[in-house]
Amino acid sequence: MSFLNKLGKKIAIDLGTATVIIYENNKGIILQEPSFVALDVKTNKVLAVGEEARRMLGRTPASIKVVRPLKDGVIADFEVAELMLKSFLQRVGVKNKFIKPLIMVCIPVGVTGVESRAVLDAAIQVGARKAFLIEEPVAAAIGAGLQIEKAEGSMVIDIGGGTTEIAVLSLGGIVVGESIRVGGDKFDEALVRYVRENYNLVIGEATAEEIKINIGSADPEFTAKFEVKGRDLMTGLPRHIELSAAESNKAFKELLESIGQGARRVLEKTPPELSADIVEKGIILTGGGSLLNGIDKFISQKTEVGAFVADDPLVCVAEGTGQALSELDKISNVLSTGQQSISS
Ligand SMILES: Nc1ncnc2c1ncn2[C@@H]1O[C@H](COP(=O)(O)OP(=O)(O)OP(=O)(O)O)[C@@H](O)[C@H]1O
Repeated sequence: MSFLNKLGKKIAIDLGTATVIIYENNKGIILQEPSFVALDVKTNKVLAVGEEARRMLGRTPASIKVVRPLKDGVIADFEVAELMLKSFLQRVGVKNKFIKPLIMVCIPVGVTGVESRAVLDAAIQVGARKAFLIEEPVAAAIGAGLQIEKAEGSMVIDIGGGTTEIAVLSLGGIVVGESIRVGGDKFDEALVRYVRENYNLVIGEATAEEIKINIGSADPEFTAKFEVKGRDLMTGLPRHIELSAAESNKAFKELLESIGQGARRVLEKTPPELSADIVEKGIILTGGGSLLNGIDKFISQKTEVGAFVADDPLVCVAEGTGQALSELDKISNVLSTGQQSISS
């Protein structure tokens, strides 16, 4: 068994609502693609996956639909999720005829038994010899370089596409943790609503994400503008407007508040010794949402604790999952809180 473990590939998958990242031991990140699939409506045949499918979003004829198999951090469409993963794994040549890989996938904190079972099943279906799960904040913290196995408190906030995971870790496990169903997708939806209500302009999801990435801000004082193109709600004709960063901040207000309140709730439940460590070390922010302008300052204001964005926050979870998988024997205690595994 351990001989096979040594020879077989070790694959870590950040099966994200917005992005799938595949990490292979000794190689690093071997795939990073949006979690989108384009299907033929009649036959359900896969026409495109990843970036190619995402580019079709909002631009398809009636015969094609673009779907996102994950919602709020968990698999919403099992069949399509499996097809997407198979296609990605095939692309990066993970399958070996003789020795199947070990696969570790990260999951949000507090997913149900049924949801985590679905992820494990998907990993086995796509060809894993053995599949493991790790909770997202644990992976994010490892990927951000935090020494979570020590007897000291670390706090991580991972802001993804579907969920925000907030956790305090010590001795390799989650001491207090929360997953809130607020992430980048909700920020995009808020922009779609804001532009429709204030400018009578209809914009698509992809445009909203472009606005967020370019001028979206958690800081009301940030000044930047962006030209937004859409369809006039009244005339039905194309029109453009200029949107400011301060307006994006207005649109995001409630969502930012719920992340801030979540962080406060977790801190309030944190044992005092660990709180003291966190005050000293600060809160580490990971996930694509931590790239939102001013989010570190916002979290600091809400919690009265310093907050810092990790290096390369988009890949922390995948890298941390990969590290956890490669040190499976050595750091089994790290996995004990969230670990589950099944074999094919
Ligand atoms: N510069 C940026 N500013 C703001 N948001 C960004 C930026 N870059 C990426 N994002 C957002 O980050 C989100 C994706 O982050 P990430 O890849 O960490 O999530 P995920 O792992 O797919 O989601 P989840 O963990 O919730 O399943 C998307 O909503 C994307 O729009």
